[in-house]
Formats: sequence, C-alpha cells, structure tokens
Amino acid sequence: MKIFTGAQIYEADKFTIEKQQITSDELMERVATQIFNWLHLRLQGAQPKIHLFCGIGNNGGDGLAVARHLQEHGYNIEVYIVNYNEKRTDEFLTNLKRLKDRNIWPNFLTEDNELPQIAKEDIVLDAIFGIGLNRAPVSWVAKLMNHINNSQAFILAVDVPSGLFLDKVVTDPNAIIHANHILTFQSPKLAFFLPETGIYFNQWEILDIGIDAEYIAKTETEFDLVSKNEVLQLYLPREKFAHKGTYGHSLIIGGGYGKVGATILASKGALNSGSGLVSAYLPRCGYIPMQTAMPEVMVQTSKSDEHITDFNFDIKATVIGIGPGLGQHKETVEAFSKFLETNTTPLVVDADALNILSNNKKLLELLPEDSVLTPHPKELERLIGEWSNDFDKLEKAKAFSGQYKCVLVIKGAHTITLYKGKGFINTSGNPGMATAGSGDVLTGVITGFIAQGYSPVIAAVFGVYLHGSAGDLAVESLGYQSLTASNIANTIGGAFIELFRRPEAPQAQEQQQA
Ligand SMILES: NC(=O)C1=CN([C@@H]2O[C@H](COP(=O)(O)OP(=O)(O)OC[C@H]3O[C@@H](n4cnc5c(N)ncnc54)[C@H](O)[C@@H]3O)[C@@H](O)[C@H]2O)[C@@H](O)CC1
Ligand SMILES: Nc1ncnc2c1ncn2[C@@H]1O[C@H](COP(=O)(O)OP(=O)(O)O)[C@@H](O)[C@H]1O
Ligand SMILES: [K+]
Repeated sequence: MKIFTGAQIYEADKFTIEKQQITSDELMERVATQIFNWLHLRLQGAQPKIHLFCGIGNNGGDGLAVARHLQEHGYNIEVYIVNYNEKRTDEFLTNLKRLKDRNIWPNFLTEDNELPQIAKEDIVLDAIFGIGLNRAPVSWVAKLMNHINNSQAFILAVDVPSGLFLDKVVTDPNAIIHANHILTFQSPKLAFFLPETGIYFNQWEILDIGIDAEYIAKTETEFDLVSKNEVLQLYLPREKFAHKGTYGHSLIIGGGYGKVGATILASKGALNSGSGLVSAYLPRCGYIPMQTAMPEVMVQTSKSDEHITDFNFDIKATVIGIGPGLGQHKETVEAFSKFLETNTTPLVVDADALNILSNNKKLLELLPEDSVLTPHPKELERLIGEWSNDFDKLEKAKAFSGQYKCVLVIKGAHTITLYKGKGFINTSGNPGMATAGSGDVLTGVITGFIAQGYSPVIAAVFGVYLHGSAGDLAVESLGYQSLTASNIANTIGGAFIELFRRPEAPQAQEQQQA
C-alpha cells in the first residue's frame, strides 16, 4: 500500500474533487459519514458522552460534520471549537453554520476558558489538527491536549492524532493527543511507523474516502507499506518437477566459541524458508553442535577451534549469509577482509560482519552490488553515524544504501527495507520478537529466499514479512515473554501456510442454529 506525503494527500483530494466533479464539502461529508458509521456501529445508540474537539481548519470541519450526524441520531454530544487561529476554512464555516442551524451551539475555547470536564467513561473525538499542522501548538492548546490525554477517556483521532507532524518529530510529548485509535483517510502516514512518532497511539485504521483510483495508481511514493496482500504477489510457487538444486544453496558463515547457536538459528531460518541446500562454515568448536542440532545442514570448519581464521571452504553457494556469532577477532577481521576482495557470491550481512564493515568503511566498497545488510539500531548507527531524529535517520540510511548500492534492512518494530531510494515498511511482528537470536533467524530467512531465486530486495521485503508473521503466529500459543528465536524459526512453515489461508466465510444463521 502506498504511503502518501502531506503534499500528495492534498493533491489527491484536489484531483478527486476535479475528476469526480464533487465539491470539497462533499468530500468532507464522505469523511464525516464514514466516521459516524464507525462510531454508530460500535455504540448502537448507547449514550456515553461524546466530546468533539474541533480545530478551525478542515480537520475541525470533519469533526463538526460528525457532530451533526451524531446529533441527528440522538447521541449525547458536546462540541468545542479549539479557537487557536482566526483563519477558518470555508468547509469549517459551512459545517459550523449547519450545526447552528440545528441549534447546536459549540463551546468556543480560548486561552481564558476553564478546561472542560471529561469523565473516563466518555469518548473524545480529536479533530483539533489534521495534516495541516505546521508548527507546534501554542501552550494553552498543549495544556488542553494534556488535559484530554489525562482524562482516560477513549480518544478517537480524526486522520492523525492532533499535534503529530507528517515529516518531523514532536518535541513536547504533551503537545500531542495520545490517541487510542486513529481513523486515517485513504493512506497511512509515514510517522505512524517510526519509533519516535509511532508511540502516540495504539491502533490505526484506514477509511476509504474514495480518493480517485487513477491518482493512487499513477502516483509514485517514497514509502510503501508491506502486508500480506503485497507479499502474496511476490511468492514464487514450488514447481512439481523441482529438485533440491532448483532452490539454491545457502551458506551460513559465522559462529565462535559460545556463539555457535547464532549460526544454528540462521541455518534453521534458511532451511525452513525453502533453501534447497544449506551449509554452514564455522570454527571447529561448532562442528558437533551444528551437526547435532541440524542433521540437514552440511558443515565445514575453519582451521581454528574458537573463531574463524580463514575462508577456505569448498562449497559452491548461491548466496552467503554472514555474521551471526562471528566475533571480531583480529584474525577473523583479516580473513573476512581478504575474502571480500575476491568474493562475488551474493551476501546477506549481519551482526559482527556489519561491525567489521563499520570499523573499516573501505571494505563496504568490496561488497557485491545488491548485498543485503540487516542492522539493528546500534549496528545501523555504527554504519551510518548518529542521526538527529527518525526522519534524519531515514535520509542518512537512504544515502548509505545508494552510495554502497545495497539493500539496507533497518530492523525494529516496523522494519524498513531501503533500496534505490525507496522504502518498504513491514507490518508483521510483535514485541515478543525482541528476544535473543531473532535477528539471526531473519538473516537465514533472507539468505534462504535469495537461494531460491528471489531478487535481494524482494528476498528482504518478503523475508522480513514472513519472519514477523512467524513471530505473530508463534506468540498466539506462547505469549510475548516466552517467545524464543527457535520458536520463530520453527513457525516459518506456519507463516507460509497463513499466507494462503482465506478468511473464514461467515456461516449462514440457519446453519449455525442447526
Ligand atoms: N478536501 C480536503 O482537503 C479534505 C480535508 N480533510 C481534512 O482536512 C485536514 C487538513 O485540513 P487543513 O489543511 O485545513 O489543516 P488542519 O485542519 O490540520 O489545520 C488547520 C490550519 O491551522 C494552521 N496551523 C497549523 N499549525 C498550527 C498551529 N500550531 N497553531 C495554529 N494554527 C496552525 C494551518 O494553517 C492549518 O491549515 C485533514 O487532516 C483531514 O482531516 C478531509 O476532510 C478530507 C477532505
Ligand atoms: N517490538 C518489536 N516488534 C516487532 N519486531 C521486533 C520487535 N523487536 C524486535 N523485533 C524483530 O526482531 C529481530 C531482532 O533482531 P536483532 O536485534 O538483530 O536480534 P539478535 O541480535 O538477538 O538476533 C528483528 O527482525 C526485529 O525487527
Ligand atoms: K486530529
């Protein structure tokens, strides 16, 4: 799904209005009807107090139009105009008049008003600011927002939580609404998925407001959201007459004394994601553990007992996943550097292999084109340097991936894969995956996908989704705390099956009763 910027959203609105020959007011009415339906379906006429806080722009206009629908259906509403600016939009004024015509008189809030009473059983509709926010709210508005946040009422945000910027971080956490749920229009917003800006709400949902399909199809976006629908289109079916050679040979390189487990997890990731053959190259101490844990994996060892000191293996790999448990011993660094000088096999680079590259940036130039790098936040910082905020991080990461012609997978709650100036934001996964070794499994999964013939960027995007989906499935029976990396690796098969599971058809009433 495409993630539009603020400018693109305004353009989409304009395009839709012209193409569908509707007025801006009619578009706003679509929005309001959808929000009203959302509430009506859940409330079914129940009478909690609904406080609607409306700004003076079009976000506020949406709020006023919702107020009218709620009132017409007998809901218990209180409307407030957060009067932060003199410049009202036409649509706001139209909807204000419609309310007044129905004898609904909003409370106009200014700096001098007392803060309204909101009980924790109440509902708040947040329509103070939408995507038009271009500077931090003044202090009395921030105070009001803070008051709303502290009320413990259920807060439903219209389009975005008021106070959220689409392209920069919030400096004062009190000057933004902490929403329980967001009803956002047509396209999710990039800020929903970044660690510094995604913390201000629990859930989001898209309302389809009928933005013109032609606009959506023809407009290129910098970021796309990746869910099941997107990855299903990338899936390469298994062929009837396939043999193990058809699906490539993954080689996992890493491990050291006390860290052989990392390579076992990566090998499991590669094997369970469909690699035809999997080999591992380890120091000698890894031989027995690997052979015992993974009978399917072929093993060769470096000369030394405790860490890799040479890359003299005799394996014709389709792709190499390198780094888990590798360590940064002087001899390992030297051997890895020498290996890079002649290697042409595609690489997936993780963990200590990334740290070695960060310590000697010249080595980055030796990576084969389209190598996949999978840093967690600390490893990313070592690679690209410090960033001032999440938006700056994305810019720097994008420049890095362009400079070194690599696929850069920024791991996190919403892992972002960057390639050739474009970002793919993952939607699967859960906090139970913040556990030792889960990244090692991902290295294996991406390696396994490349082995099977997926291009590196598709292997990264698909692999990240499937890895997260395996975590989501496994957590259902294990819970967040007990989920382990091994569980994730063992559930990859389930995640494949889940890809093709159709939602259950609702049963007919009579059948249910029978
Ligand atoms: N036809 C349209 O354009 C549609 C717009 N929609 C709604 O319109 C919203 C955007 O509306 P607007 O562009 O009017 O903007 P907002 O309603 O988000 O903001 C109001 C205006 O206040 C000013 N402002 C920004 N930051 C401020 C601050 N800190 N203090 C004081 N004033 C500030 C800006 O001039 C801004 O335009 C969307 O989020 C969505 O809710 C929807 O109704 C869909 C249709
Ligand atoms: N809160 C979270 N939500 C979703 N996924 C997460 C979360 N925390 C971690 N993950 C995923 O778990 C993996 C952790 O990788 P990493 O930090 O390299 O772990 P390790 O080094 O222990 O293998 C990444 O794929 C990351 O996206
Ligand atoms: K809002």
